[in-house]
Amino acid sequence: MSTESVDRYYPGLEGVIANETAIANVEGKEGAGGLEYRGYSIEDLATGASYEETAFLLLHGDLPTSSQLREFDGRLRSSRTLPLPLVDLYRQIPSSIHPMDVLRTSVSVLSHYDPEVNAPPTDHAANVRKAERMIAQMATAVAYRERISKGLDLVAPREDLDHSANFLNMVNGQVPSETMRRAFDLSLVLYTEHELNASTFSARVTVSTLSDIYSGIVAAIGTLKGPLHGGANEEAWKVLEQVGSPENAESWIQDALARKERIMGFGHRVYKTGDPRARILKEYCTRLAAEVGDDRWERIAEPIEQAVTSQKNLPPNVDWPSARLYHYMNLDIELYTPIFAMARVAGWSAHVIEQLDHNRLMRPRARYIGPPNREIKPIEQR
Ligand SMILES: CC(=O)SCCNC(=O)CCNC(=O)[C@H](O)C(C)(C)COP(=O)(O)OP(=O)(O)OC[C@H]1O[C@@H](n2cnc3c(N)ncnc32)[C@H](O)[C@@H]1OP(=O)(O)O
Ligand SMILES: O=C([O-])CC(=O)C(=O)O
Repeated sequence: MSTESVDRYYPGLEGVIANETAIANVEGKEGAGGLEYRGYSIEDLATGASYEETAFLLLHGDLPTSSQLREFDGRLRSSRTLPLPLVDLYRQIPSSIHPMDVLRTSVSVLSHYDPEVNAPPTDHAANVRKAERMIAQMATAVAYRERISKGLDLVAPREDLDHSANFLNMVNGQVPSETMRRAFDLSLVLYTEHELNASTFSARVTVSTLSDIYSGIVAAIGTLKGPLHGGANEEAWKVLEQVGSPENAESWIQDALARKERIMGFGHRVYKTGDPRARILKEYCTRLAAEVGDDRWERIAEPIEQAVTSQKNLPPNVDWPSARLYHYMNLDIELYTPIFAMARVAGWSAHVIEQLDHNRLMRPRARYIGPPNREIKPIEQR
């Protein structure tokens, strides 16, 4: 055993290169902090690719041709229904349980009904098919549970709608405007992949034991839920709500900074000069605020953004604007993180498949800092 491995310790694994990947690059040009999926810049994908095309890119390695896209999209559209026992389960689970917890359970239940449940965990082609089914079914799972917990009738998936329009229709019972559909789709494109973030890492660790893809995704959902990671989009909305009015924003943020509070939706482990996804989404927030005819939340967000960026040198991350974007779509605040998960499942799956294609067990070391060489005293002397 090498002693060097325990001498070098990186709290939070900051800066540690834990694996190689061909899926995403967060280094950007000359290490300046940018984002690419399989070599395509996020700015180009944001304007030139749908969520379906981006998910295909992540899972299959390149952007689809038109016939590949037609087939892929057809597979997604025809896989949207849920097994009935899962829908029945939603009627049993108390409506107070957070949708992110229910989504974690849902993916576990979906695994039992997958037609290839017994395929070997390293079967690449079966894993891609399972990933496609999860992309399609997780959207329905989030929407169905939302409607059931609110006592509303279910809105069945519609095969004539794309992934984003169908999801918004299943949740809101209304086909979205083209501006809303486009903005939602863009948010899924931006959320779908981000190199070795905590949830992706946890999925890769899970399958590195040769466990199955569903177990990897369940682990990832549990990891995404925390407010330092995906759960931050829900927390970012709570900040805006607490501030309440544009007039209150400046004094609220100065007080919070003086109390050394962590402002959710700001800061990032990798991006120190700004998250490129936040810049893109902010523009769409402005457009949607205009469409709904209410710019109050933009006017609350702006002074907070200015203060945290200039005084703490912490620019907003993707979760800061996405909270407003989803609010403009009339989506319940507790759906923000499940939506992140239903987008990220394509990226998680690509990583799980990459891990299983070139697997080595992930097993780092810990530096022991407890007491040494203790002797067991008889129980009456302890
Ligand atoms: C999709 C995503 O997952 S993006 C991230 C979403 N998470 C959030 O928005 C939660 C808020 N942000 C944070 O907590 C952090 O910026 C993280 C966890 C995202 C990254 O943190 P790291 O780079 O590891 O920094 P770490 O948590 O060690 O903090 C370093 C210092 O910056 C401060 N800091 C970091 N983020 C923030 C913040 N959002 N607000 C105020 N202070 C902050 C910390 O308090 C700490 O200060 P200290 O040294 O005086 O104790
Ligand atoms: O990369 C990270 O640490 C978190 C993040 O932005 C993401 O997962 O999208």
